[in-house]
Amino acid sequence: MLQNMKELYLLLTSEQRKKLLYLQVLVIVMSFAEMASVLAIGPFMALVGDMSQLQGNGLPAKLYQLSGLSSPETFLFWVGVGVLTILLLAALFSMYTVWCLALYSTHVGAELSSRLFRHYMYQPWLFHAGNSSSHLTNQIAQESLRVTNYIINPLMQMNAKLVLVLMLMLAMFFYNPMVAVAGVLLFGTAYLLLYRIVRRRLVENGKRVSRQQTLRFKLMGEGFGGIKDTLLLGRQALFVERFVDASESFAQSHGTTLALSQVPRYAIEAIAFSAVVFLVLYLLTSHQGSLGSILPMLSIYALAGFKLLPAFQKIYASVSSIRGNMAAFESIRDGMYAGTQDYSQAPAEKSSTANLKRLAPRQSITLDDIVFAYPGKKEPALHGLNLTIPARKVVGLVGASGSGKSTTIDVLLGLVTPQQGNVLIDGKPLQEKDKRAWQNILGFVPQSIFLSDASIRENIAFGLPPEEIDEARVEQAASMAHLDELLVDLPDGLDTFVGERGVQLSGGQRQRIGIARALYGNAEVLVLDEATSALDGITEKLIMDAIHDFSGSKTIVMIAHRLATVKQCDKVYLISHGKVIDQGSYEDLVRRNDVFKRMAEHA
Ligand SMILES: Nc1ncnc2c1ncn2[C@@H]1O[C@H](COP(=O)(O)OP(=O)(O)OP(=O)(O)O)[C@@H](O)[C@H]1O
Repeated sequence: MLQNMKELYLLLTSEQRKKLLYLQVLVIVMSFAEMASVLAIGPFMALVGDMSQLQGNGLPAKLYQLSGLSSPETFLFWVGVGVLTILLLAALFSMYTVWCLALYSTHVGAELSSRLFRHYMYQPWLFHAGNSSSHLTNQIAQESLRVTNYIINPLMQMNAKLVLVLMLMLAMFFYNPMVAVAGVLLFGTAYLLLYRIVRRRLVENGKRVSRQQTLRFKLMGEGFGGIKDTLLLGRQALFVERFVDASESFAQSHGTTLALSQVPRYAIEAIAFSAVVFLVLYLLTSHQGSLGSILPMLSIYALAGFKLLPAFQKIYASVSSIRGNMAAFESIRDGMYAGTQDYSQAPAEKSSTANLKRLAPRQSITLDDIVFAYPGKKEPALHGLNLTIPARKVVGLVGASGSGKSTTIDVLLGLVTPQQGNVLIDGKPLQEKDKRAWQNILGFVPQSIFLSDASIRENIAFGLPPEEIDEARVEQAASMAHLDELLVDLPDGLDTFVGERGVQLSGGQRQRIGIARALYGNAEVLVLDEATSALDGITEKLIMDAIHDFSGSKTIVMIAHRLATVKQCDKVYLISHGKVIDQGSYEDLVRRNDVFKRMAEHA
């Protein structure tokens, strides 16, 4: 656990560490203040118990004379006011410190989850292809919240209480070593024993909570994500049943961890009461039964106990909570570490601004001897793929399902880095540092277009905050993607909301928004992956005509299953088993390539 604590500390930014130091000072001052409030009650009670101390040569008598007050009662009154002021100031200072501690931990928690989100957002495509979004969402939303609420926050509180306990015990030790040692032994051992008993259970619970939370998010993601299939297949009950089971198991583990950290308090309170009884008996015997002389001591012990017991309890509860939720920290630790590095590397540029660097091809884009295998797969998806896309021409990629067309496009888009071979822009290999500039000139229309639950306008200018959207460009892109007729029919036009994932639109409409999105960024290379598959014949022809209108001004690469789509292409590449097996115009290929001819016949 200590190792994990160290790692957590190392995750803090230097700013956060400085703040932690400041808080540490606050905590120490707060402990002094609380201790002063405990100790101040003693002399006051001693005076109340024995007013004769104000006569003679003792310190109280001297102070009384110095004060010049008329009667011992008035002096007692002002001593009382003084003690109350100390108590009040200590309370105010504690409030301020606790306030700062609470805010510190939530801010650190928020920053850690932002770091995690940033880290995931900057991961390459392959990372996302191998990690479900529900898992990542769970890590950011739930696991980092657990780290905040059940590790960082308890840690801060425990830290404060540890200092307080240490100070108070030290003060008690000077006051009466035997009582102090007996107190530490009694309560320290009781809590330590308790902790040893529940420790393993806490760890197991923590792991189970992580597992069940992941499962709950997965079920929600699948259930809502595939709601059409769920409804048609009547699988709601199965989803709900599994969700209920996971929730029950989660509740059981999480609840047990909470209970294990809180319940022992009552047992300890019983021990504390017995200890008080023994203490009174002990003090009475050692002071020959004189209540007056033990009253100040008893008040100090009572107030010290009043502060110490909850502090002990808080320390125990914090350790249990940290132990019980360490699994959450372990599951996001690596991402947060990596996120710290992304921090320094995160590009300052915002992709929304107009003056982005652009790397546009003047003559050609070439995929040169590309070899690429997906992680964990023996057989490469592309082996030795060569193709050249002349600038400002329309090029089609065709081939059987699984032949490697989408992978080729991913290499072209710079989403995956081939193990061998290069992407050449005008004959020059595309460097890692130029990737952003290259991607800035690309417009991509994927097979299934992701639409967010926002207006058509925001979906066309995807990811841009509303105030940065260029209206003229949206309208131009919408018009080029033949969205005009749809917009005319909608009372709210571009302001129409499309529903989550665009459920309120037809497949063809979604795809036209996808095309408009690709055109909004003033793409010079348009890449379309089966982009017209969901369009009716007439709309498809309109869009294909629009796309071919760009011929001569934009470079267009399109994947097509239906060969009709590539009829007008300047060049068609036939891909099979990760290689280009033939190339030429549509007519050339129909004439000389049997595979292509068969595909054309079945189109
Ligand atoms: N993320 C991935 N992880 C592992 N293997 C993958 C991944 N994506 C694709 N593949 C594999 O790579 C090979 C090529 O797939 P690719 O998607 O490029 O083919 P495609 O020609 O675009 O197929 P389709 O026309 O059906 O979309 C296939 O064998 C596929 O199983």
